[in-house]
Amino acid sequence: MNAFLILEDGHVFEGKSFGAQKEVICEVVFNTSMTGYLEVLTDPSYQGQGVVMTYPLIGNYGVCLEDIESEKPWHSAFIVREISRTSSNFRREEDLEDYLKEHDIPGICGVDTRAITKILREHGCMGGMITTNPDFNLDEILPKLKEYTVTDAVKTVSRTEKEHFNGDGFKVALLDLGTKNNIIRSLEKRGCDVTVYPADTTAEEILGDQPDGIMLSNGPGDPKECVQIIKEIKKLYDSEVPIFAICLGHQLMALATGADTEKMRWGHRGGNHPVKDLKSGRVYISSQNHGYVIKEETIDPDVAEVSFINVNDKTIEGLDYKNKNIRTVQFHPEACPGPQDTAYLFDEFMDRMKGAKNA
Ligand SMILES: NC(=O)CC[C@H](N)C(=O)O
Repeated sequence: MNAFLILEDGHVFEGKSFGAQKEVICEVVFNTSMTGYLEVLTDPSYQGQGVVMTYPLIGNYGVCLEDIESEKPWHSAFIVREISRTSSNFRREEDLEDYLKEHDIPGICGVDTRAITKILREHGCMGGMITTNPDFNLDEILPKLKEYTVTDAVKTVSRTEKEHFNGDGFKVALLDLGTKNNIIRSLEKRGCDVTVYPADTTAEEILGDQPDGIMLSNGPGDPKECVQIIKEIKKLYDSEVPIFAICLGHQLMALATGADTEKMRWGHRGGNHPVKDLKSGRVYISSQNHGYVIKEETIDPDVAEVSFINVNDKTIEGLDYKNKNIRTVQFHPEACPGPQDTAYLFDEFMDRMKGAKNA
C-alpha cells in the first residue's frame, strides 16, 4: 500500500507503507547511525518524533531483543529508504516490520531519505504527517503540522514505580527521565546498587535513601517543559551528593542553576559526533540524540564551566560545576547505538563517588 510523508513546508514524499497502517503527526528528525536501528527505536528520547534513517538499508539483521534500550519503541513513525525483506543474524528473533506492527508504529519506505535530510538541514526539523490516505488536503494539514510540538514527553516515558537492581558497590539513585537500559547496565557492570526513580520523585525522597551518587538520565521533549523536575534537581544540586547527568539530565541541571536552553535547527542524532575535552584537548567520537542545547552566554562562570564542545558546530557538550561534585554531558557515554569512547565517564563517576565517601 502506498504511504505519504507530508512535511510542514509542503513537501510530499510518496513511498510504501510498512509496520502499522495508521496516520500520525510527529516531529520529523534524522539520524545518521549506520547500525543500531533497534537501539534508536527503543531510545525513549525519540518520543513524539518520526525518525528518518539516513543509512539506506534498515532491518537487515532483524530484531535482537537483547539490544532493546527500553521496554518498547517510542517513535511516532519510522522513515527509511529500504526496509530489508529478509533478516539474518544469529541473535535475531523477528523481523523489524513485525516488531513495528506489534507496537503499532507506522513506517514508510521507498522514499529518498537523503533528499528529506537535505530539506531538514536547510529548514530545520519540521512537523510531519505519515498517512496512507491519498486524498489528503494540504490546506487543512499544513497548519496542524506547523503547530505540532512534543508534549508531556517525560511523563509519557518515565517509569511509574521505583525499580531496584541489586549490587554490592556504590548505591546510585537514577532519576528516570526516559532512561536507556545501557545507563543501568553501565552502572551494574561497575558493581553499583541501582535504584531507578520515577521522574516525579521528590529530591527529599531520593536524598532520604542516602545514595552515594545520583544520575540524571536522558529523556524526550523540550527540557523547559520539566518545570517541577527542575525544582527538584535544584535541591539535588544543593546537596553534596556526586551527580552525573546525561543529555536531558544535563540540560535540566543547567536550567536548575540559572542557564537557558534553546532548540537547535536540526539537532545531533547519530553515532559519529566528535566532542572535544577542553582540558586535555582530546577528541572523542560520541553517540548523540538531542534537539536542544544549552545557550553558552547564559552560563554563569561562577557556577559552571564548559568541559566539552562539539567539534562540528562548537555547541556545548558538557559542563563541570564549580565547587560541586557534578559533571554533566550532552552526548551519550552509554552509547547503544554508537561508539563507546566516552564510557570512561562512568569510571570517573565511580572515582568521584569513592572520593566523596573517603572525604
Ligand atoms: N537524548 C536526550 O536526552 C535528549 C534531550 C532533549 N529531549 C533534546 O532533544 O535535546
